[in-house]
Amino acid sequence: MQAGKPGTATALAYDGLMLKHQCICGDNSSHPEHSGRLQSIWARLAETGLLSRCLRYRARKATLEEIQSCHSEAHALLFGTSPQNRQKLDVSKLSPLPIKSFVRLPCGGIGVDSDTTWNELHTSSAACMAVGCVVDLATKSASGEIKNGFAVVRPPGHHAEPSQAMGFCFFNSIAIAARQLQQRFDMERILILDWDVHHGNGTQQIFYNDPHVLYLSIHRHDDGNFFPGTGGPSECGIDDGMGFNVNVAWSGGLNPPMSDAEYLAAFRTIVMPIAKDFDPEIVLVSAGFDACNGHAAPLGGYKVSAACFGYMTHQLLQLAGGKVILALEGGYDLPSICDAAQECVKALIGEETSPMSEEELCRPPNKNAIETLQNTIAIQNPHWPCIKKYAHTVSWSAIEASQKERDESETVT
Ligand SMILES: O=C(c1ccc(C(O)(O)C(F)(F)F)s1)N1CCn2c(-c3ccccc3)cnc2C1
Ligand SMILES: [Zn+2]
Ligand SMILES: [Zn+2]
Repeated sequence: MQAGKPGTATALAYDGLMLKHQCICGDNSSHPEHSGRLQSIWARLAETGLLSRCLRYRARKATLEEIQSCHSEAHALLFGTSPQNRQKLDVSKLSPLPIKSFVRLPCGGIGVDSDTTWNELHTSSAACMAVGCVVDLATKSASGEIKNGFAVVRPPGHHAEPSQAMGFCFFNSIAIAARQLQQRFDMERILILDWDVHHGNGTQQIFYNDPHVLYLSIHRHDDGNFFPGTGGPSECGIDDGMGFNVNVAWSGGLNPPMSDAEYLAAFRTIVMPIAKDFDPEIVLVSAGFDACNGHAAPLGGYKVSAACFGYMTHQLLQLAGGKVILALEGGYDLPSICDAAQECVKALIGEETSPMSEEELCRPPNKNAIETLQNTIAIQNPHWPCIKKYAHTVSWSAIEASQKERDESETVT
């Protein structure tokens, strides 16, 4: 089947270069962020025929200039230059980096910290390629060449701060893409939605004072006791950016784990009302899949279904004329992330996504989630008055909400 006319088409971005970023110890069991994640997703998109229904462009590495739109020159040079041209570097430019040197890891590998492994030959190319893939999909959507897309990329980016690599991340691909859209397309309203189960501390930091980029994150927070610890509900932005940072920060650990009912309530009462009010020109999604079932506690612990990721993607297509770009962040359980990626691509190409379970659609959100949603609405209400009317509905199940909204619309007419 033809991949569809440009402007209406879904594009996928991927390159084998990103598979080479591997710890030199070669032991994936101690490194959950490994290349098998990308290989599995790409194979699933191929074997389901979804790949052939999408456009694919030649991938390219981001330029240092693009990377420096969010990162310091020293950071860009340290992690963005490959060994052969590093000797040409003016080392004085590297000095202001917090990283004095790389650390030896227990596995025998090298890293910037215990999680973020470094492969001298391949990591910089992979990290630059990941940024290039996300930037190209975002700019092709902005220019109307494609409608939407999914960047199947690694290493992830949302923990990367201007001068700090951490949490498997070196460059903040989604943030760099947003900055390129501001600089090259004069975009003034960009929504970044981050549904990775971990807060995107880097993305929040980069746009914290920027009213043109709304950073909206749904993540496990547990009052700061879940990695990376940032992303509390009262972090709303600063200066001109006040109100353009929204954290739906789940708490209460895994008693019980958050699942579809909670994510649906967050989407219905906070994410979509604020997003519609903001009226973005494009939507960039830090699409981590580690909130999906199948992820053990340290790297998730929630039970969101793959179908729910498909539903959330479908919801986002109502915004920005359908200009929605997803970029992979975390997600480690291979069958789960393949199922979730498949549902997201089905939504992007306009195919019906799998139904969520009746049980989840009929279940009200759990007590901890109701508390989080009501608290977030109270905190964000001064910045987003549109959400006030949802405060009394956060305890409704998805089915209940759609029934009551139908009744309400019938009485109004
Ligand atoms: O939870 C994390 C994450 C780092 C980056 C995460 C991400 O948000 O999923 C991203 F960035 F990859 F998308 S999640 N860390 C680093 C790895 N880690 C672990 C590990 C678990 C197994 C093996 C090695 C580390 C436990 N707790 C942590 C804290
Ligand atoms: Zn290792
Ligand atoms: Zn994550």
